[in-house]
Amino acid sequence: MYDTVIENIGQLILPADGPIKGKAMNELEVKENMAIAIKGEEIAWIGTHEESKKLKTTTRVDALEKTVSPGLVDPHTHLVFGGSREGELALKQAGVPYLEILKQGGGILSTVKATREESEETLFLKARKNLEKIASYGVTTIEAKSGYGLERESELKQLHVVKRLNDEGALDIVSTFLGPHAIPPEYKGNADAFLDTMIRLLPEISEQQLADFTDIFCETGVFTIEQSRRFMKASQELGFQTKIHADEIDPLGGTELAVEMDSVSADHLVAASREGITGLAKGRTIPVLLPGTTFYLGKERYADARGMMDAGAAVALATDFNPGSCVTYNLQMIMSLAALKMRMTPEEIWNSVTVNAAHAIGKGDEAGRLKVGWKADIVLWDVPNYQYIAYHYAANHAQMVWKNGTKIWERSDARVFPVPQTEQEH
Ligand SMILES: N=CN[C@@H](CCC(=O)O)C(=O)O
Ligand SMILES: [Zn+2]
Repeated sequence: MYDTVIENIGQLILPADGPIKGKAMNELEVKENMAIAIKGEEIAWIGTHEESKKLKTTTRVDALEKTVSPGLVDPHTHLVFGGSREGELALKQAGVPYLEILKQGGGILSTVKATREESEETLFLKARKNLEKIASYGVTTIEAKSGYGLERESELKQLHVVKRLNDEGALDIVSTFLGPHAIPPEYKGNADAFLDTMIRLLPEISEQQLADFTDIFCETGVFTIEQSRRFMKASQELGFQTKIHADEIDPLGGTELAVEMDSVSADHLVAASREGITGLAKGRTIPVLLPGTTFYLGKERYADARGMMDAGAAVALATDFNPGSCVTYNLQMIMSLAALKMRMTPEEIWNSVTVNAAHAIGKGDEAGRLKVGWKADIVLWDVPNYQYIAYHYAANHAQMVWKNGTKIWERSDARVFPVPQTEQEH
């Protein structure tokens, strides 16, 4: 006896084992006329719609020949923050660059101020609300970073919020300590001394199991390559896996550093060098590309996803949801930007937001795929085929979302117009 059978699936998206690299990213198994059965928290059966008619189940969901995929994975978010930065829009419109706003004490530092001032409870409730929205877009696993505290108490406060949200279990959340995200005013001009304070926090974070990864913003006016290497080494010595915000604006060589340090991911990479890209193809570091940020910062040049895949790398995509450089939690919108701005194919895009995204956060053996025995993280999309989501941009196409076998979200059926007779008959 199954709990739920989703039957009459028009297209079932079945990403292969990963990480999927290079040309293979353009391959995606899509089966028609399928069904999938859930028992408890797991996927218990996958077969044809015809076969599924024999199954005994408590609930049947008619997918009406629409599309079903694994729950999406968002491998780069700044989920927990105080305040908001709508005031910066005018500065952006006036042409003030992102790093200049930061230099003047705004940008990340204005969110640091707001986050320091908020209680853990307020941050928790705000992040939880955002998490709910994220899930409603078909995302069932995310990564979440600290980095708006920049001192012990506030960094731990953010990490505690992530831990509490993960413990609550609505979504799986991988936690990343991003203490070196900017240089706080009290350490202005003294990045090394500030970095030391963040390195000194690592043992405590490790003992309390507050993070799986560490991350650093390697950029002009923030942290240098040398400082980033120092932080990554200190992190790895304590057993953390590393990530890096690399080559987002200036080509400092963060991509090469990520490969050198065998980082799990290198994120942004808009200005990555040829050598960096070749290194990604050879190593196990996954490039996590964030086209929503490039779009939001109003830049012309996007990360060279095609070049990375041609070289043989395993690309992943993420929202970078944060209050400054990318204010969206809509991973479907990112899928459209990947198609329109980075010329990724629908197959490459699906692999980037499922299996490869899972590998970018160390969850490759439990998320991003549909497999019997794996947890039932499943999305029913109100679309006729797998190409449709990237094509019809900025909408929410998710109709039902299951996490660990439980339906956690369903689109409301409320209608603006009376339902016509012909539709009622369906
Ligand atoms: N680039 C650095 N950090 C974030 C932005 C954070 C912010 O602006 O608040 C990013 O990934 O884009
Ligand atoms: Zn980021």
